[in-house]
Amino acid sequence: MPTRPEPIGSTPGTLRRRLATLAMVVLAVCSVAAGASSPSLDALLTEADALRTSDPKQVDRLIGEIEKLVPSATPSQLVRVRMLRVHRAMTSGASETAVAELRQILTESNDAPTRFQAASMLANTQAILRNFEDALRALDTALPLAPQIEDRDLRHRGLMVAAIVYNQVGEYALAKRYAETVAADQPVARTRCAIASVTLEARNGLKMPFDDATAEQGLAQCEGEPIIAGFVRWHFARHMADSGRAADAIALLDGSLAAIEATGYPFLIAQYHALLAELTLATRDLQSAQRHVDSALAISQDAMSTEAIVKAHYVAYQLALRSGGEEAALPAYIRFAQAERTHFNDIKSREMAYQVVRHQSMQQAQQIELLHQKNQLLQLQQSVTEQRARNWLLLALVLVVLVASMGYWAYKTKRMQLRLKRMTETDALTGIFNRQHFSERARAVLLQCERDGVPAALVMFDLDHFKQVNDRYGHAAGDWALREVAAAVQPLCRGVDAFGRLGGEEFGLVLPGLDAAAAVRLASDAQARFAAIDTTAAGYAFRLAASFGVAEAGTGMYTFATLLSHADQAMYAAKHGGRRQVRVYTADAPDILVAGAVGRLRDSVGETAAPALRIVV
Ligand SMILES: Nc1nc2c(ncn2[C@@H]2O[C@H](COP(=O)(O)OP(=O)(O)OP(=O)(O)O)[C@@H](O)[C@H]2O)c(=O)[nH]1
Repeated sequence: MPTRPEPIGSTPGTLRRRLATLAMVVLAVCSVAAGASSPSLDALLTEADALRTSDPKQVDRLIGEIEKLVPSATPSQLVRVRMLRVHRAMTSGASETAVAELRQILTESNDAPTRFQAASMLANTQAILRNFEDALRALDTALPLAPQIEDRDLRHRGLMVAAIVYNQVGEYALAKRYAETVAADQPVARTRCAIASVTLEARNGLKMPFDDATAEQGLAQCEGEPIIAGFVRWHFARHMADSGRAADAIALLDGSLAAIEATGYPFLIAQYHALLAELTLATRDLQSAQRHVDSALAISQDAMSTEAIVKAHYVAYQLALRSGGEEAALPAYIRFAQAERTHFNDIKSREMAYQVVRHQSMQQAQQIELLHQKNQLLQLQQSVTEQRARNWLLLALVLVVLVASMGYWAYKTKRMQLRLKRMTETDALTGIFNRQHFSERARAVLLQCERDGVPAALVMFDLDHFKQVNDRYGHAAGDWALREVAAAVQPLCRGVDAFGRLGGEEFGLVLPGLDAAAAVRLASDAQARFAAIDTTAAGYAFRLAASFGVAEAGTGMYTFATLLSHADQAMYAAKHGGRRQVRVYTADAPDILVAGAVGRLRDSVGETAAPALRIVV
């Protein structure tokens, strides 16, 4: 039957404190990490930590002093004080108080070492209370934090709690692995002793043989640790018994029985007597067997070891069978059967606890994995959606850029076309219509006037003696004069009029809706403007004038070529009539002179008495 050291604190009465001391030796549940701001409190805490497993009375006295300094404690000191209180609760048998306080610490703290220590202590306390499911859950909280714990002793204590609890629930391989992990990490002597006990128990549970040297080496680590040393010897003895060395086992147990009884630890005392009862029965030392049965059963109430009880009842039944026969042995057999059932249930419930917690952990892990996968799926969907949105945005941007560049291109093309059109329609020097475009516009205007039945006039003018301007002042001055003349006429034109340069210094105007008299007025205005042009801006002083010819479109006379020819004739008459004058072409009286000398058109060709253009240098 498996046997294992029970967690400490489960035994009522006067032995409780000593049992708690053992728990502290094995699990060393204590405070760590000191704050620096209050040396006296730190000193008290350190002293209490040092004495926690050896002198509970002194620890109680120190706690009294520590409590007085709590109001001025730093947060880290407060954590140490709380751990000390938990320790005190455990050593005084107030396990439920310890559990509540540890749960509170776990709820409040995010600090890894604090949580590790609290969860390890909680696992230990729950095991003491035989709440193995809760103990295993507490380990599930503590163990993942172990790699973060830099304080080696604190880390070892937590891992050893795990090893002890796993032995208790029959998970010997796990227990052995944790003990070996700690063993490989330079543990202190006290921990090495606990490792020896846990390892031997696990090996027995796993039916793994070990030689005497292994057990003796373990015992060598247990100087000053009588209870743990007692466990090591008990596991050693059991190993001897299992390998047919009952006499050696009895000798080992008998040799240390007095020391074990001196510890006052009922669990271990009951275990010793129960195993001795079994072994002495096997060696037919019936008296000793009976004595050990009586001792084991006497302490069984405090021991809380179903294993020791069932062993003792079995030996009692065997002794009764041998002394009084089957009938006399029946009551003993019934007690044995009941004890065995209780023990069986106890074992099963421990093993079940492990399975339940593992199952729950697996379920939790699966749920976490499922959530993780769902989360990944959501993230994937989100990134797909985002990618799609980005693609749409990109597409929209490309479209916008495309449309914008197409628009810009269309705009540029249109502008280019317009510029080209203007260039083809415009006289480069003066900016007014060129001859070609003027002719087209004139034809269109005249056609419209004919349709509308309204009059129209065509005015032609040619600058007088312009050659002299070029010859005397240069071609640039001539160009300047041409631009000034065009600019002087433009304000006189309406939107419907067409004004163009017919070539050289010759210009034409088509004036829809105007008769000859109105056209003459406009020509006179233009003449006045030419006279007012200040040529000094070109660097020279000279005067500008022109000879104007006006033709009016009468009934059936809207043909541009005809009208242009008439105006040309009138202008020719103006030139020959003395220049700087306006002449109007009329079919019935073609020699009417307006705003200058009057004479028949054809007769008046040639110079007149009108003053020639005077050039002022
Ligand atoms: N600066 C300049 N001169 C031009 C341009 N086109 C024609 N001319 C000049 O205009 C002058 C026209 O001279 P003519 O035909 O003899 O006429 P005119 O000197 O004005 O004499 P009348 O018309 O008889 O009064 C010539 O010297 C041409 O070279 C031009 O674009 N720029």
